[in-house]
Amino acid sequence: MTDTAIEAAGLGRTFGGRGRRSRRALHGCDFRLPTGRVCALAGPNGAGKSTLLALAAGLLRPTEGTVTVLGTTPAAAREQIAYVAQDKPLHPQLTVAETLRMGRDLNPRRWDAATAGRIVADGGLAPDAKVRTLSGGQRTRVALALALGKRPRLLLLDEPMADLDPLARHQLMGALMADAAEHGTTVVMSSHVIAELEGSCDHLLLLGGGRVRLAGPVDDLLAAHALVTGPHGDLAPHTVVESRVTGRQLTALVRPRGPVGAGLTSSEPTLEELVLAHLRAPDAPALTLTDAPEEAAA
Ligand SMILES: Nc1ncnc2c1ncn2[C@@H]1O[C@H](COP(=O)(O)OP(=O)(O)OP(=O)(O)O)[C@@H](O)[C@H]1O
Repeated sequence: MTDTAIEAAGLGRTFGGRGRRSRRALHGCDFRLPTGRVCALAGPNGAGKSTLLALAAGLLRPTEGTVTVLGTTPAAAREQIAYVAQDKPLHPQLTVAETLRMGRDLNPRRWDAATAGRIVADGGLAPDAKVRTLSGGQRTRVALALALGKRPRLLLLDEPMADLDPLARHQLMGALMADAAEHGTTVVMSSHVIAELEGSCDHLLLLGGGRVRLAGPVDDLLAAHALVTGPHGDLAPHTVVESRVTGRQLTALVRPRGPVGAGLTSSEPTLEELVLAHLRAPDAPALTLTDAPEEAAA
């Protein structure tokens, strides 16, 4: 069995043909996500996150390069992938119970009724409630129940928590992470709320302008950067991602090459500081760190 969940090589997608109206959503993306990881997919509006998820789900075809999923094409891996789109399409006229029965009928060999039922019950949703009467957050819960009930090896979530209240967000995120850990599911989750991803994700993919800006294990990416503060100082020979001077105070995010200069103090950034600095500095050089394959199970 492959230890690679997603591998992109020169992956790109242009919409609208070749004319002047064409729009390049993704371009020249190279990265590898090993199985069993929980990957945060971040980037500003229009960065290409939804496009990348739809390519991995096999709902869009690349216009350049390739993407492989679980060692095969996204179309061939479809049974092993669950994808929850941003607008969470469900059948409005079905009840909650009928929606879950549909999930079971579509996935007769893999369906996990206990997990799907628990996610719905935890939200206090009545089984006979019609989907069209549910709030946005309640629909999210049904969509996640359908996705997890499918017992996927790869779970692709496009801003799954956006319309959930803070308590539901916390509870569902906990349930999702526990379920993924128990089953070794690979999860890729896009979000604009980096604090929400901190602590749950062990891998980061940051897109900007359709390209990969940062990719790799979170711990390694954090360790490759330093938040430097102090009075004006010399940042050479480090790679400066972003630097700001307020009064006499210099604050910079750098990729250090050797010790920082005298008078400057250095600390490891948080995931949020790392991502925000890269969002504020869209021209900073990209960095991809490779992730060792998972140890084969004994
Ligand atoms: N079907 C489409 N037709 C034309 N252009 C598209 C289509 N889908 C996406 N795009 C364009 O591709 C670019 C990337 O869009 P995408 O939805 O992947 O970004 P995103 O990172 O998910 O953004 P957001 O954070 O706003 O959800 C945008 O410029 C968008 O306008």
